[in-house]
Amino acid sequence: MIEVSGLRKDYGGTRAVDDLSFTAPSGKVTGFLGPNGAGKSTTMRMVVGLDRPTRGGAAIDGVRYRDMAAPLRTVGALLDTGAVPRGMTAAAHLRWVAAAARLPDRRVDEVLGTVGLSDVAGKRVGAFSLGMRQRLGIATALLGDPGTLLLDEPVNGLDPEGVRWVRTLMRSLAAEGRTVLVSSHLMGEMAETADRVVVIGRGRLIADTTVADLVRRGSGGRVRVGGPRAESLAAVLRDHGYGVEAADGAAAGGQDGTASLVVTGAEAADIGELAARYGLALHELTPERPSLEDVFMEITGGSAGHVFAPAAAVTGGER
Ligand SMILES: Nc1ncnc2c1ncn2[C@@H]1O[C@H](COP(=O)(O)OP(=O)(O)OP(=O)(O)O)[C@@H](O)[C@H]1O
Repeated sequence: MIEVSGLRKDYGGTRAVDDLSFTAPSGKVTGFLGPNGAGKSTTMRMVVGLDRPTRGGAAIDGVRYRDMAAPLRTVGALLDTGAVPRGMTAAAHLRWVAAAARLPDRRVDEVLGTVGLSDVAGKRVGAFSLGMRQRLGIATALLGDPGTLLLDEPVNGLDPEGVRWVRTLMRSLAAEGRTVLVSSHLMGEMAETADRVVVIGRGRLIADTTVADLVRRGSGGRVRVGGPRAESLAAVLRDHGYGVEAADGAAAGGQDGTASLVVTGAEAADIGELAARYGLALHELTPERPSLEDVFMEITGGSAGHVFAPAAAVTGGER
């Protein structure tokens, strides 16, 4: 489990991370989302001790990075794929990291196999594509077989097959009980991969919730509903305090009274129950769900001070 509490980072006059608290639980993939410059990389660097917080802190399974006896066996990170010297081969780089962390050499072959780089292990990193460097970065993160992984934009530069591979890898790492925190500005990717999402904007927490809940909240509970006695249905719904509009701008109530409505503030089940109670047949009852992309734009598009009500309490223990 990763716990970030009251984390702040100032670079001169720029507040890159602003009193940020969240928890990434073990056994789950937590998506760390935000537009460019939101503070994702800075937060991840502070979690693994590469940057010193101005205030607050972070811990992995209750231990701060600098207090860890064997950091690479505890947490693996993919933070900067340009960090490997271009003249080094993939295998030499991994052997060097393994030796520094007192990890057995056999781990090098194992992780090269895991990321699909065994055939190019003897090639210089300078000749690698961006996607291959990403795979090498992931191999380095996995070297110590850590229980926690932080991956900063791991699908950057990967082709669709590579993207699928990373997604499957993250899911299986979480299924093994590991903590996976993965940053991205690609919403669609997170919708497929993450169990939970932490969304930040200008260094501040905007949402900390499940993917499903984020989409549900973003929709404002819009449900499309239609039937032969649309006007009666609209009246009943309004009487119960729900918002009702004609769908697609059409006037509610066709010649035979059939029309589609868009209802706000109600779940589909509420509408179905009411319709049954008043004997109104329904021909259509469809919750409208925006894409995660839409919700993301909606909640990060505003000012830094805009707070999207989190569904779950933001946790973060005091240390
Ligand atoms: N070393 C640094 N010195 C000064 N400012 C920095 C430094 N690192 C980051 N920043 C600033 O902190 C803010 C957050 O940057 P950060 O790279 O953490 O965001 P990000 O969410 O990871 O963005 P991206 O998706 O573009 O990588 C930005 O305004 C950035 O310019």
